[in-house]
Amino acid sequence: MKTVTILGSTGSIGKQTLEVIRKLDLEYELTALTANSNVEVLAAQVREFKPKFAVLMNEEAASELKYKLSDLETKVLTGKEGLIRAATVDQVDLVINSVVGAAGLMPTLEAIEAGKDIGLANKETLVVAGELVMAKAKENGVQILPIDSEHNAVFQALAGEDREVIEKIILTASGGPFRGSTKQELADVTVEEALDHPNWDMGGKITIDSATLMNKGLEVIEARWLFDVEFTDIEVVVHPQSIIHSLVQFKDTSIIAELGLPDMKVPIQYVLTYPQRQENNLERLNLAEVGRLDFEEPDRELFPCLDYAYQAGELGGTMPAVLNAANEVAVARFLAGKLKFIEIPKVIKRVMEQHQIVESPNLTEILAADSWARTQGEKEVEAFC
Ligand SMILES: NC(=O)C1=CN([C@@H]2O[C@H](COP(=O)(O)OP(=O)(O)OC[C@H]3O[C@@H](n4cnc5c(N)ncnc54)[C@H](OP(=O)(O)O)[C@@H]3O)[C@@H](O)[C@H]2O)C=CC1
Ligand SMILES: CC(=O)[C@@H](O)[C@H](O)COP(=O)(O)O
Ligand SMILES: [Mn+2]
Repeated sequence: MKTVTILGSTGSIGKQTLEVIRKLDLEYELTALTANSNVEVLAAQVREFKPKFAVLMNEEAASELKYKLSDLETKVLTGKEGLIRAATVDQVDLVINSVVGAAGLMPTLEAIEAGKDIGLANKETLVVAGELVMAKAKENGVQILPIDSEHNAVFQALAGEDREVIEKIILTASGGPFRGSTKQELADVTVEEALDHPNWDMGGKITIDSATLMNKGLEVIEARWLFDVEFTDIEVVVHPQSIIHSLVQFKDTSIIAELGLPDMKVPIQYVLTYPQRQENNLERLNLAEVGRLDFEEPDRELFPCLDYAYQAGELGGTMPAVLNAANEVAVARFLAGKLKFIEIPKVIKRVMEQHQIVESPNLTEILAADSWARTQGEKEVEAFC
């Protein structure tokens, strides 16, 4: 029996994790399910899985949930304390972190300190505080199992190999909905167009990140910490079909890749059953039907967020946290119709330019940089309005 907690159970990854658990021929006990404010979906999940704890960040929503579930034994909690409680409950073996944004950092850290293995979808955790998180994981002997499709692919490709024999990691990028567009075409794209990802059905924030190529930038930083490789040894190649999920090139020139149809249930299952593999009835990849696999260089001029992420990563210290926070603000404003798509990178660049980096930051300094960048980001957004 595996005991699992899902942070962010009402989102795209959270729901797919529950879908995998429903179908797996293994016994799972769900100890806690959490969300931000989605009462309806969380209430239905609690009725089905009967966890010990259900958490909503929003207090009003939590009161409503408590009322709706008053006939059950599930304890309803709220706020940051509730989320941390869910991440650290004694009996839990594995915490799936599928919260979106830097809000996922503290529960990851607390779960690690409580000795829980982490199934990590929340890439922002490693972007904001990768060095600290990986050090804490080592200190506490916990495994960070990557759910993000590229990192899960690299993790699988690396199985049994020594860190010393890696030459480079090659992350594939779909190129997003605006691959091949001109500067003029990009100028007036709508929210709806930006949310129309060619291959993956995901939450709003990550879908916009894919369209700006910031998603790949965040993934470069995520890979740097997960696999302990230098930024110069992480390459990004555009692969529009998203069939090859990523590759590792070894020092003897061999390249190992993981392939499959674009379906997040595959990496989610791998993490849930790790170190075992289990048969499932998901659709199989038919290469002849796919016909061809294409590759091209990313358009770094049209999509400068990729380079901003490399720069933030190389600069280090508090800069990646600032990059991430400015991006979260700009994407939220774009989704709210307050900022143009092409202004997202401009906001991020301006915030980064004003930041005084703190080297080797502790958690307090990282959180302060995140908070500063959000305030600064809002000011920069206002300047465009
Ligand atoms: N979707 C995908 O296919 C992939 C996602 N990822 C990563 O996984 C993470 C989740 O993505 P995705 O599932 O798409 O996101 P969604 O927006 O679909 O879901 C986010 C989840 O987090 C909850 N949440 C939102 N804000 C907060 C907060 N401030 N504190 C606590 N919980 C919060 C939401 O609750 P509520 O519903 O109440 O708002 C929801 O349960 C992201 O980091 C993303 O980059 C990585 C690879 C693929
Ligand atoms: C499914 C997944 O892991 C996403 O991060 C995906 O990679 C997004 O696609 P892009 O390659 O367009 O960023
Ligand atoms: Mn990914």
